[in-house]
Amino acid sequence: MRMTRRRNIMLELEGIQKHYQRKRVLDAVSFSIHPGEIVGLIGMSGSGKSTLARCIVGLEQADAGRLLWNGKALTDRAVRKTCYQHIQMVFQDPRNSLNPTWTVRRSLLESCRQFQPAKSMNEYDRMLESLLESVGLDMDYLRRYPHELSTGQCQRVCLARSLAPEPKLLVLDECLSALDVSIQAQMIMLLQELHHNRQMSYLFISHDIAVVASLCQRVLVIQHGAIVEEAGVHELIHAPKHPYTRSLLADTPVFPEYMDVSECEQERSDEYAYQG
Ligand SMILES: Nc1ncnc2c1ncn2[C@@H]1O[C@H](COP(=O)(O)OP(=O)(O)OP(=O)(O)O)[C@@H](O)[C@H]1O
Repeated sequence: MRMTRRRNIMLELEGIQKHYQRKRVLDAVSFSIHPGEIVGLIGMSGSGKSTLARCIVGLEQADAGRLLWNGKALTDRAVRKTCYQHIQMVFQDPRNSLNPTWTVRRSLLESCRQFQPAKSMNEYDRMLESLLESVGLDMDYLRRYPHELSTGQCQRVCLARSLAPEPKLLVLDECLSALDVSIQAQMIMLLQELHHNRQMSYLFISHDIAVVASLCQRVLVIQHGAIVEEAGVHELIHAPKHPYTRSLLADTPVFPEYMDVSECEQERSDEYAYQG
């Protein structure tokens, strides 16, 4: 049983360390993500969440430790190339993640061309249509610039762009933090839908334990760059073991039992009406 689970590991981190100047920001971080799994990473501001995300997607190099993709170390150049196509990241600030001088069409097209080259224009057009559709936007958005979009719509475009390489893992770094609560709930539904349709894994990073609980199956808790607790979401909420996890839970003012996002259906259709 244990062997089977190990064979199924998609991403594995072994003892990842990172220092900035002489300050240790990641301290021997080890965990794994299986195909199709939604893993949450929670911790207070400055605990090292974004640094860890950047190490995973290759924007930063760890000082020590190993990253393995399907059992192969990322030190191998060929493994790195496939891996970094299959791991995509969505950032906290959607507006700053898009080039303000590019239309939505260009942002999506550049990503499609980069990861799926040598297609005809017709094929790219069909890809763009399908990408927009999968994030709940219609084709009318292709001609718009980021300043003509709401922050939630910008985040949908960023999400669409991250789907272009057909990733197997999405690293979502505080991707809901810039959004209003009702828009956050719509995005959670969208992420659930995408997960269901595409069977991707997520590493969902947030300081908001309620949001993590509404989406994730397993949760990692990071404090001062070290993983101090790892548990299934139900166990973490109802029987947290580490004092730091308990303090995070205590700091969550309202803790909705797995936040009911269905109430937001109406607001969602309102937003679609607005989009039109
Ligand atoms: N490029 C950098 N140079 C120096 N220090 C850095 C750099 N990036 C991050 N740090 C420091 O590393 C620590 C962890 O930062 P990180 O952004 O990973 O935390 P975080 O948990 O994502 O925080 P937040 O929730 O506020 O985004 C912080 O003390 C931060 O100041």
